Amino acid sequence: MSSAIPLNHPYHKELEIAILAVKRASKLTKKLSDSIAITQKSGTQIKDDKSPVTVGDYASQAIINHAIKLNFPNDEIVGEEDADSLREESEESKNLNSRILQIINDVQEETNSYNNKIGQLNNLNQIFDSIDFGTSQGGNKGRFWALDPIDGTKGFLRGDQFAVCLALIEDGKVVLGVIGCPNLPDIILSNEDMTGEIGGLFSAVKGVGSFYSSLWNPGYTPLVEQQQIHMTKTTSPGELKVVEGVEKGHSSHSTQSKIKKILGFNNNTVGRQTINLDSQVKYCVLAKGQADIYLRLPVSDSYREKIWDHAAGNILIYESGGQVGDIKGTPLDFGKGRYLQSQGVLAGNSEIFPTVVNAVQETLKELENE
Ligand SMILES: Nc1ncnc2c1ncn2[C@@H]1O[C@H](COP(=O)(O)OS(=O)(=O)O)[C@@H](OP(=O)(O)O)[C@H]1O
Ligand SMILES: [Mg+2]
Ligand SMILES: [Mg+2]
Ligand SMILES: [Mg+2]
Repeated sequence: MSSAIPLNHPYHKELEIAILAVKRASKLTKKLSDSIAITQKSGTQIKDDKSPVTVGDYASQAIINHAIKLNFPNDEIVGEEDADSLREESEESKNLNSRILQIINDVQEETNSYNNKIGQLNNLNQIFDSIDFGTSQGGNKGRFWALDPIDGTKGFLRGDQFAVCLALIEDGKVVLGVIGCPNLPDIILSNEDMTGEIGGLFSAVKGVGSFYSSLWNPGYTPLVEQQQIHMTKTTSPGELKVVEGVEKGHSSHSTQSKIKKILGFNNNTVGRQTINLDSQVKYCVLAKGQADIYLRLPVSDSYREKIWDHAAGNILIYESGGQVGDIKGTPLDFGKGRYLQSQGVLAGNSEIFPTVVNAVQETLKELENE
């Protein structure tokens, strides 16, 4: 075991607060996930863009934003959710609000040893205001946090993978990331073969490395108990493993199939070599060396990825020895506002990354000429 970060490191406090906040939010969301039928039925809304948001997304954002504001009052936050619909006077919001208050109260009690560091929320107005701290527009100057309180909400609603993702961005570059993966087994070999302890905590700090531990260790122990992780160096076509999403609306599985063919996958191996996972757990599995490549080819020309969907995962990959880019292989720019201005996402170990970019470019050219 090695220490994730020295005590005198300039981001020591940021990492500690981020870890405690993500752990508290992960505990809350794990409980909801274990009784997902109830959340599905009465705890879910559909947003204007038709995507789902649950009591878990709101409660997680409230907890994490509160922790950041308490400790770093001058920092801005780019958070996915806002409290507009919760502030409406309707029977539906009344029900959601009383559940949000309840689950926050419960988890604060269960993790009350964190209160002296990350505080607690006591009433609904405080909760709404905390959620609404997430409205920063980001940009390439100064520092701000990017928060996805539940990434992979669709996975969460299926009872599958999801992640609580928090990153610190300075002058447009990610410098720290923490990801809680409440449903992730320790050992991922294929879609059919996932074993070991469930629940992983990942963290990365620029220039320090990427680290992993169980999500359920009490207190702040991850700071001293996290184990350093590294990406693979695999390039041999027969051994490569690709992680990709589950939702056909979030990435083009047909384009990804063509790319895998160029990389040397064949009909016999493609099932064994492809792992489908929701959310930023894809980056985590890669950083831990359990897969080599992440493909996220756009389904439409106009979609732009949101920064909170990729910021924490991005630093996890670089700090474990990998690379990330858009469909052209250009590094992602987190300093352009709430959205990335590029298309798609590719990641891979540094040895295979250029080969992946070439295979993607070849495939996209072929598709253009069809
Ligand atoms: N069209 C389209 N293309 C790409 N991405 C989209 C699209 N629509 C939504 N989203 C975002 O996808 C986020 C979830 O991504 P996942 O990696 O979990 O998708 S997948 O199911 O594993 O394929 C999801 O994040 P959450 O809302 O936090 O779940 C969305 O921000
Ligand atoms: Mg969402
Ligand atoms: Mg997301
Ligand atoms: Mg989300």
